[in-house]
Amino acid sequence: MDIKTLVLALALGNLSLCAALFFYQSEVRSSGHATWTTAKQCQAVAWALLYLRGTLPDFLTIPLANAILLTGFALDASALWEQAGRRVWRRYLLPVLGMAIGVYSGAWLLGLPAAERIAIASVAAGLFFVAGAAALGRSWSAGSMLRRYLVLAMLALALVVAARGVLTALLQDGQGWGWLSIELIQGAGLAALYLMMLSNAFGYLLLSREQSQGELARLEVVDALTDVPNRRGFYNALTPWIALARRPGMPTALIILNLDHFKRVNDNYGHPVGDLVLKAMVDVCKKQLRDSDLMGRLGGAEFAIQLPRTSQEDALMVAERIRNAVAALPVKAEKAVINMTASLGVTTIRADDSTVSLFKRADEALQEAKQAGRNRVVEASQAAAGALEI
Ligand SMILES: Nc1nc2c(ncn2[C@@H]2O[C@H](COP(=O)(O)OP(=O)(O)OP(=O)(O)O)[C@@H](O)[C@H]2O)c(=O)[nH]1
Repeated sequence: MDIKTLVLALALGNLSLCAALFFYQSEVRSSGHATWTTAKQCQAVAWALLYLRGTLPDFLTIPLANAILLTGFALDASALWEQAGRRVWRRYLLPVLGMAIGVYSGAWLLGLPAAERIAIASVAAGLFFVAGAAALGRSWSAGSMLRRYLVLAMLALALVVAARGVLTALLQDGQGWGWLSIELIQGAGLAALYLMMLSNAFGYLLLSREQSQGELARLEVVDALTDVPNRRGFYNALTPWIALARRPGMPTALIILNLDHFKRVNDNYGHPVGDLVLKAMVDVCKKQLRDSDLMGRLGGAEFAIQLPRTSQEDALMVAERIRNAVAALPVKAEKAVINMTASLGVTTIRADDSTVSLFKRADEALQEAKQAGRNRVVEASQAAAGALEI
């Protein structure tokens, strides 16, 4: 395949990726999607300009085309870093891009030979590819075989691209070294760029898939609104403490908290303000807890808190502290300041408890608090403990 055809294949390949991305309709866009789309658009335009070399003025098909191409490569790497959760990478990448474009354009303005300009552009491109591969290679040990293969392939291709530039500059006289002809070097470099286009697309899509799978797995156990464990997550975390309760030692306490008249907040101020109150309540409660304690959302305005190695007396103190903190801290919404109170039921895990019996007891204490007028803490009946222990 001649070089012109390879350049056309690169232009068309990137164009078809742009078209696919244009028609890609998804509610959930992974982070980096916008950057990646822009990267593909830059590359499609740049390769098209490079293909038109000789037809359009040189300043369009040489400095401008290369500047756009390098921008596309830098954005490719940025997108992979954004997806890997490292937005900060752009701070380093963009200055490198600015420098590469500056040096390349300077070389063109000064009339340096094409071979030297190719060296500058190829080395810069190689650096951006290595940066992208590094993002893909994060958490290498936990990564899939496909992911590892892509990292290695991208690194190898980056090396070929950079080597193409260096060798072109070294062999400026147009003579190759034995079988290593200039044509072979150029062809290999462009073929590597073509394979890089494919590897990058696979790499990005693979990261997207892993990210959405991770998010789905997280949402199975975490409440999306308040970012604390949901009912399932909280039960999972509580199970070992229920098993440990059969052994002698300090008990684990459980507090169930329900905001009072929360429905009125939704009715009077709307659901978004209700959401704001729920989030604020979680923050208020967390501030009263130790690092080893765990708060979870059971549903609606009902939360549970586990306090490992805590007696019922101490748990009552913590619950009272939380009740006071909730009552003392009004939530500031856009058009209102909302005063909330909470009712709390407190118990400790007993040797023969199951999740059902434990929550039933805590819930009965909570209902007692509600019936007694709300904004109070009630401990589960100790008599029941005696009865169960016999
Ligand atoms: N804003 C918001 N409201 C929710 C959410 N989940 C449930 N709710 C509402 O929370 C309210 C729960 O009210 P309840 O706990 O049953 O009753 P209450 O008004 O708090 O009254 P008492 O508990 O008896 O003091 C209902 O109106 C639900 O629609 C949510 O994620 N966001």
